[in-house]
Amino acid sequence: MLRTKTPRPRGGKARRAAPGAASAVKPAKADGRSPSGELSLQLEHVSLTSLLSDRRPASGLTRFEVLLEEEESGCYRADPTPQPPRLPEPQSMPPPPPPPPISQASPVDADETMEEKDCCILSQDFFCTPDYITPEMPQVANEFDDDDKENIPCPKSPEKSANPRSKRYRTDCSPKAREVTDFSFDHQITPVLFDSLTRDDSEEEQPKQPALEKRGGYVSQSAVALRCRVMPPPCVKNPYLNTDPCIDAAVYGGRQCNSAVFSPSIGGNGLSRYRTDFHEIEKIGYGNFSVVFKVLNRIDGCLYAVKRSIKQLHNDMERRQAVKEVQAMAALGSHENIVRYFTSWFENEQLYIQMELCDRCLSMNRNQPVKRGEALELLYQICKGLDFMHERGIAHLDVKPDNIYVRNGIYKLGDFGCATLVNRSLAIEDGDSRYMPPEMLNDKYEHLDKVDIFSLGAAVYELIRGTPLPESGSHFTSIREGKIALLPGCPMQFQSLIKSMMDPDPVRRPSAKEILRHPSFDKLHKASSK
Ligand SMILES: Nc1ncnc2c1ncn2[C@@H]1O[C@H](COP(=O)(O)OP(=O)(O)OP(=O)(O)O)[C@@H](O)[C@H]1O
Ligand SMILES: [Mg+2]
Repeated sequence: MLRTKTPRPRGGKARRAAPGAASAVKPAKADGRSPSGELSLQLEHVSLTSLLSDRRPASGLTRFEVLLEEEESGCYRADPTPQPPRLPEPQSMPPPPPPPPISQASPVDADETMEEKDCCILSQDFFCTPDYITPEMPQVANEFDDDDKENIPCPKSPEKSANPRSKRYRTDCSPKAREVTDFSFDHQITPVLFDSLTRDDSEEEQPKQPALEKRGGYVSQSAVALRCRVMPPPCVKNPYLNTDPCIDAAVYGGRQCNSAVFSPSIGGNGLSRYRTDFHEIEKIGYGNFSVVFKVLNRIDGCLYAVKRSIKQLHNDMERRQAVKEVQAMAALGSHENIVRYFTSWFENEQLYIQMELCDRCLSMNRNQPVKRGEALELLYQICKGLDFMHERGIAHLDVKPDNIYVRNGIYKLGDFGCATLVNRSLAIEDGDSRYMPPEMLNDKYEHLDKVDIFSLGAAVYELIRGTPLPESGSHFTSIREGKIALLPGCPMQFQSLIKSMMDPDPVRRPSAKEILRHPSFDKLHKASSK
């Protein structure tokens, strides 16, 4: 609030006082001065009365005093008694100036009267005016001293669009209106665009609003930031989740929205969310697409793994593919046997994924065979993770030792870069060919959940044998024909389970739920129930 008592510029426009403000002025003291010593508005009226009393004839009231009394008492006399014709006042007593019309004096008049006297400083409270922003440029304020006081230039405001934004946003929440606001956002912040994520291909492209297309002039950073807060970008539908019918379609940018904005691309202006939120400890791994760091969150003090895409994701296809991993993890939610997802963001056109930090992945000691008990445990736990996924209609499609993590003795499935929907409504991307079942190599995708079962069987087979699986050749083919070597030191029951998981026919492979009920794990259940 601006509360300083600022003398008004001479001849400048008077601020309008609130109704009743003039009458609220306290009566002046007998000496005609306010308690603070400033002359008050009342001075003129009080001093006028005292002036008249000095010149009062001994015989009684002057005619002017009679008029005053009549007016104050509210009964102006239309005197029924004949009055003598008006005579000019004697020279010794000149006619007093007409009194100011007290009851009709408008606050503006009073204000101006005071200004003429230049003796009164009025606070903003007195006038109940809104706050005024101190001019940004000092020269603007100085211009009040110039002669041309009525033509003081105002500081330039940003160019306005034809359609005032605030009003449109408040009153019109229709999908069409949202579309327009979203479009304007696109143009202001250069966000990462996902051109077809929310597009309904059956819709024809709508011509964009010409009034908004042409946007010239200066837009400040703070205005852009404010717009981001007031008009957030449209959401992107998570294909792994059934959309809640309560959510208005407009939230997703509307049916006619051609572009969806995931997030402003942070980093180009030096603001790195990664650097701001985390302290990088070390690089802990890398894959074909990502590099992974062990980091410390600066706020909660916990350790996490942050996975960053190696390439900058310039085109729409790459971004859509990258985001699928995040969406799958988010849709799955939390499960003990799935690497936990926390958050993700774009920075410098690279995708960052904050995840639970694991101790290691199973490929780290590939040449050392995994003991049978450990193999049993990991098979059971990863099957629990797969069962959880498959129940939600999601297939991993890249199960392999590289993507099985261990944390505090718990096995977890990670790297959801190939995850897809079992119902084949999403694009299908093959994982590592060493672990792929024959039907995937023949582009048959009817039983995508069973692809994961084959891959897990192949991964356990490899881990127990301690020799890497072939990438091609006769051994590669014979494995896909169901010809697998015996696993040394493993009971036949367990061997037959692995064999059934790697059956060439996906229909004959057991589901994750069926595997969990397999008698091979009875001992495990007994041990955990003790
Ligand atoms: N949550 C995690 N905790 C600990 N280490 C991790 C984690 N996630 C990934 N890593 C390490 O980073 C490596 C690469 O991770 P990831 O497999 O997810 O990347 P990618 O680029 O998707 O790999 P791929 O080539 O398998 O597709 C892993 O092999 C592992 O060593
Ligand atoms: Mg991986």
